[in-house]
Amino acid sequence: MCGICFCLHTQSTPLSIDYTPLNARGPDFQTQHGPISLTSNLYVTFAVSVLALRGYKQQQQPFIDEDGNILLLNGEIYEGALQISADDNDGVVLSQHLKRCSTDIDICNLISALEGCFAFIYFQKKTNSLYYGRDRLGRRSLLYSTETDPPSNIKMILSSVQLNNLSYTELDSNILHKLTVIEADHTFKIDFIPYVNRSIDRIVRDPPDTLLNELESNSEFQTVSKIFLNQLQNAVQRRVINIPSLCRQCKQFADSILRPLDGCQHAKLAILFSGGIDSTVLAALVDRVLPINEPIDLLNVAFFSAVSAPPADRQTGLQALTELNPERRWNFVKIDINLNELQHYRESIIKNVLYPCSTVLDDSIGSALWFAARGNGILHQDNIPYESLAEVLLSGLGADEQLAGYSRHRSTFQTGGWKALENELDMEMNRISKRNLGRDDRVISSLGKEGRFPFLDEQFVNYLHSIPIWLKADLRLARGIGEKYLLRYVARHYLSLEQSSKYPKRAIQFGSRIAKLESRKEKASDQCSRLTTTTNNNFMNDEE
Ligand SMILES: Nc1ncnc2c1ncn2[C@@H]1O[C@H](COP(=O)(O)OP(=O)(O)OP(=O)(O)O)[C@@H](O)[C@H]1O
Ligand SMILES: NC(=O)CC[C@H](N)C(=O)O
Repeated sequence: MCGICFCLHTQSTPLSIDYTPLNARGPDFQTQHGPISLTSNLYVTFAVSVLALRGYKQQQQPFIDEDGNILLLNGEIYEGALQISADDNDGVVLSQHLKRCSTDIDICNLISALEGCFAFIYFQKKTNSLYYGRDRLGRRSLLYSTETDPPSNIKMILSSVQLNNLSYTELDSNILHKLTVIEADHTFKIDFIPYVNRSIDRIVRDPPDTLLNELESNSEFQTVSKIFLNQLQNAVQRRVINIPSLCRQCKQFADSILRPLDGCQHAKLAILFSGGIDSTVLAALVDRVLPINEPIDLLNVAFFSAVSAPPADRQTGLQALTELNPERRWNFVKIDINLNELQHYRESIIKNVLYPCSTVLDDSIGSALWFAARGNGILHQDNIPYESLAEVLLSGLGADEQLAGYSRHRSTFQTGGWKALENELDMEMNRISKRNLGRDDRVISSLGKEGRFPFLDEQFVNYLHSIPIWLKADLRLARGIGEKYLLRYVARHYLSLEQSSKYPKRAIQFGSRIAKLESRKEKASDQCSRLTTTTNNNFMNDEE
C-alpha cells in the first residue's frame, strides 16, 4: 500500500517532518516533491511512498504529466471506467485521464466512475488547485490536520497516516475535495463536491410470508444466487489477477520487474482466514481463479493465555482447511500471540497506526488484525516457523454489513421488521469507512502490505443493494442459518463448503479471543486508555 501526503506551508525552506510512518506503507520507493509555490507565501510539498503492485515494472510516483499536473495514488483502480491492461499501471492511466479534465465536473465524473479502493491527491497546475479524496466506501485511509505546527510552518497537512504528532481527522469518503488558494490574502478555501451516485435503486415490494429456506427452489432465488456467485467470483478475480508474480523478498532481486514469466515459488497472496463463512468462501473462490501451482497463505491469529485451549477461530480455521481443494498448497499459518507480545507491539507500533481511532473495539480489532496481517507464525502442516511474504491480503470484511450477519440485526428485525433491517444495513454501509476501513487500511499498510475486500467491490455492492433483504437473509431462521442466508446457500450448493457454511458469526475480537485476554470490564465503545496513554509495557519478558 502506498503512503501519500501533501503539506501546505508558508515558507519555502525544507519541512521538518518525520515521514517514517508514511514510508512504512510503501517499502519499494519513497520521495518528496516540492515545494511548489502557490502564492508568494503559500507552498505545497508532496511526499509519497510506493508499494509497487501493478504494471509490468515497478512504477514510481508522483505521476507528473506534460502540463505539470501532479498525481499521487494510493490503492488500486480496476478495469471498469478505465481500460487498464495487465502490463499497465493504474496510476499512469488515471493521470492520462485526469489531464483531459478541464472542469470540476469532469474531475468529479471521472473519480465517481472509478472502481477500486483508492485515495488520491491531484494538483492541477493551470488552476493552482488541489483535488483529493478517498473512494466512495473509504477503503483507503486519508487524514487531515489544520493544527498549526510552528517549527515546520505547516498550515494544513493531508496524509495517509498521522505525521509529526499533530491531531488529525479522517477525511469523509463519498466527496471530492478541492483546495484553492485565494491570491488576494494568501489564504485558501476548501470546496466539497459530492461524488455522482451510481448505486442501482432497490425494487420496492412486499416481503413474502414464506421462510427463505422454503424459497430455495423458487426461480427468483435461483437466479439471484447464481448472479450473486458470479458477481462475487468476479470481485475476487479482479483482486487476484495481475498481482506481482514475485513475493516481497524475491521482488528485491528482480530489477524492478514485477511480473516475470517465471515467478517465485512463494505465496504472493494471503487470506486473513478465520475459517468462518466469509473468509472460507473467499478461499474457495480464489482457488477457482489462481493457477493450481500457486501456494496461498491462510493467516489465522489466536490469542492465548497460559492455560487456554485454542479459541474458536483456530478450530474453525483448521476445519475449513479440510474443505478446501486438496490439490493446492494452502499454507495455514498459526499465529499465536500471548499477552506480553500484544502489550509490547500495541505500545510500540499498533496504537500509532490506529490513530485517530481510539475505542476499546478499535484496540481489539486493530491489534488482532495487525498480528494476522504481519503473518509470522508456525506453518501448521510442517510445524516450522513461517513468515508470510505475500503483499496482497484478502479480507472477508463487508459481508455482515450487507447480508445481516451481526446479532444486533436480529434485535432490529424482531422489533422493526424487514424495513428496519434494510435501513440499518444501509446505515452500516454508510458508516463502514469511519467505523472500520480507514483503521484497517492503516493497520495492514503499516506492514507494507495491501488489504483487499471482495465483498466491498462496487459492482457486487450495487447488485446486493438492488435486491430485497428477504432474499439475502432471514432472521426468523436460527443462528448459523438465517443470517447471510444467500452466502451460506452458495457456499453449500456451489462451493462444497458443507460444514463451513453452518458456522455462526464470531467477530475477530471474540473468535481470536483477544477481547478476553486482558479480561477487562469495558464497553466496546469506551475510549481505550491503552491507546491514549503511555504505559511501561514497552519491553518483552518471558513470564507468560
Ligand atoms: N482469527 C482471525 N484470523 C485471521 N483473520 C481473521 C480472523 N478473524 C477474522 N479475520 C478476518 O477479518 C475479516 C472480518 O472479520 P469479522 O470479525 O467480520 O469476522 P466474520 O464476519 O466472522 O468473518 P468470517 O466469516 O470470515 O469469520 C474476516 O472475514 C477475516 O478475513
Ligand atoms: N500500493 C499501492 O497503493 C499501489 C499503487 C498502484 N496501484 C501500484 O500498484 O503501483
